[in-house]
Amino acid sequence: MTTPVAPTPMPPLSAALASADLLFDRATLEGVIADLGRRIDAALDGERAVFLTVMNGALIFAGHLALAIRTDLEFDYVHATRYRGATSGSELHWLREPLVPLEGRTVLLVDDILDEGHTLKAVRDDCVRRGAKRVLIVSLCTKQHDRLVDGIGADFNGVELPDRYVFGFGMDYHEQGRNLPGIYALK
Ligand SMILES: O=P(O)(O)OC[C@H]1O[C@H](OP(=O)(O)OP(=O)(O)O)[C@H](O)[C@@H]1O
Ligand code: HPA
Repeated sequence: MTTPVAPTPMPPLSAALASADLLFDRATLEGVIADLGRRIDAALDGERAVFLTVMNGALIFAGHLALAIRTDLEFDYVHATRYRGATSGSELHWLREPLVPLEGRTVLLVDDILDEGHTLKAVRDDCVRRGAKRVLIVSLCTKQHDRLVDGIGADFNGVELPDRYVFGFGMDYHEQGRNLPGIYALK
């Protein structure tokens, strides 16, 4: 019989929320995403792209974004994590690689946040290694600081963020708060 593992104690979400600022509410984000959808349709110009979501954080953004794009899409996902419930990143762990063949395809690489860029750079480079002819990076938000790794940027970005830890709309505070309908920033 396996010994049950005690759950890791989590700092309470309620305390974080009590001292956090709401940066973008749901209505604002829905408007931003509608605009992203229109711009992506224009870039695709009728081409059926692979819509590759980076789990878990991009789940909510990806659902909204897919409904804002009128061009038909082929869905797949990768699961790569670097923060693992913490508020600072470490090495990237691949939990699931893409299954759809990417050779010769346009890939819409969809993530919730471009922070230091390690995650999107690694996943983008992997798509290129698999033969993608074009990888368009779509991020709901990008953090403003000087720690971005070289050679990465969003082709389509929703909103700019201050250099503060954020959560909500898919992003977690110690694996909590992902389904909050807005983006909040810790003080
Ligand atoms: O630009 P970076 O500094 O690499 O950080 C951005 C990445 O970090 C978060 O993922 P995380 O590792 O927290 O996993 P999650 O998606 O399951 O929350 C987020 O969803 C991005 O994928
Ligand atoms: O500020 C952040 N919040 C949530 N997830 C993240 N992953 C990178 N940066 C962040």
